[in-house]
Amino acid sequence: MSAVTPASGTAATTDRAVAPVVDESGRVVLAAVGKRYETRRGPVDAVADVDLEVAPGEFVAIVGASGCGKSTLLRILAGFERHTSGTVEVGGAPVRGPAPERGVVFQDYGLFPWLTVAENVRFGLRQQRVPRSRARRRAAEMIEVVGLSRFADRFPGELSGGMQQRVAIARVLAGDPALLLMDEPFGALDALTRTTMQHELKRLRAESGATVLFVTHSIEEAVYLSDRVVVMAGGASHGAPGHIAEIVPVGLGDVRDVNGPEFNDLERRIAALVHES
Ligand SMILES: Nc1ncnc2c1ncn2[C@@H]1O[C@H](COP(=O)(O)OP(=O)(O)OP(=O)(O)O)[C@@H](O)[C@H]1O
Repeated sequence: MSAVTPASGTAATTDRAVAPVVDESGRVVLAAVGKRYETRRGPVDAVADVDLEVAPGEFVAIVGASGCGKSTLLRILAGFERHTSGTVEVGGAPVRGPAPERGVVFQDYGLFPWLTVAENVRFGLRQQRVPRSRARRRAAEMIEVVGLSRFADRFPGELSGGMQQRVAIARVLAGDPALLLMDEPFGALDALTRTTMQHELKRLRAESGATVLFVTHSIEEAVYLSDRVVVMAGGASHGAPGHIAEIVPVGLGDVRDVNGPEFNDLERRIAALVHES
């Protein structure tokens, strides 16, 4: 993965033509994936028969009604949960547990309230045994990237929701993940902050080259951010396991007008698919 840095964007010059190297570390392959929870009331099939391939650097949004298994899929990819059937691979290797190359961002930020912004961002790096001085430098860079340098010594409780989510994103990006797993990351933010964060995520994603899987309840957000939208259906409470109902390519180019007719048509089509399911 190409690391996000404040100075990124300046292309290195070379006088020799070099064949581009495709970085496969962010490729995601799910084949016939199922997850059965064993509960006191019997087995619960949260998801079944999920086939999905995500190319390195692709941004895929996952939408669907409550309980259709969106978070379950993300938790399996994060390595927090073990799938009970099928195969799950990231970068060609089976997922066996959490790893820094798979960064996770949740709705509730997940920051340590007793650590400062800088300490929160350094935390994961220190866990990965990155030497102290390097961790300090990297954390400072990432805090600058998300525009919070002035707040590096503040505690999360002193920051707004949007700022806290920026810290959470900086913390994950500091580890230079090949795959970013985001579960409703902007769900708790007000509309204005949410829009700002969407812009920032687009920029950070473009700079890092990471693959992104992004769960959201907002179809507008899904169409605005992603290359493809995975629509899930079913769910244990609907009497059928969660599964992929349809995968919709967005194909709207980089600059997207949320009020444009093509954008709105796509939004309506995806909304209909979600309601049907
Ligand atoms: N630990 C668990 N034990 C038993 N059942 C579970 C567990 N976790 C999730 N489930 C069930 O699996 C199904 C899928 O849950 P999941 O949280 O993945 O859905 P979701 O699509 O993310 O929902 P939401 O949009 O409400 O967050 C649900 O029926 C849920 O009750």
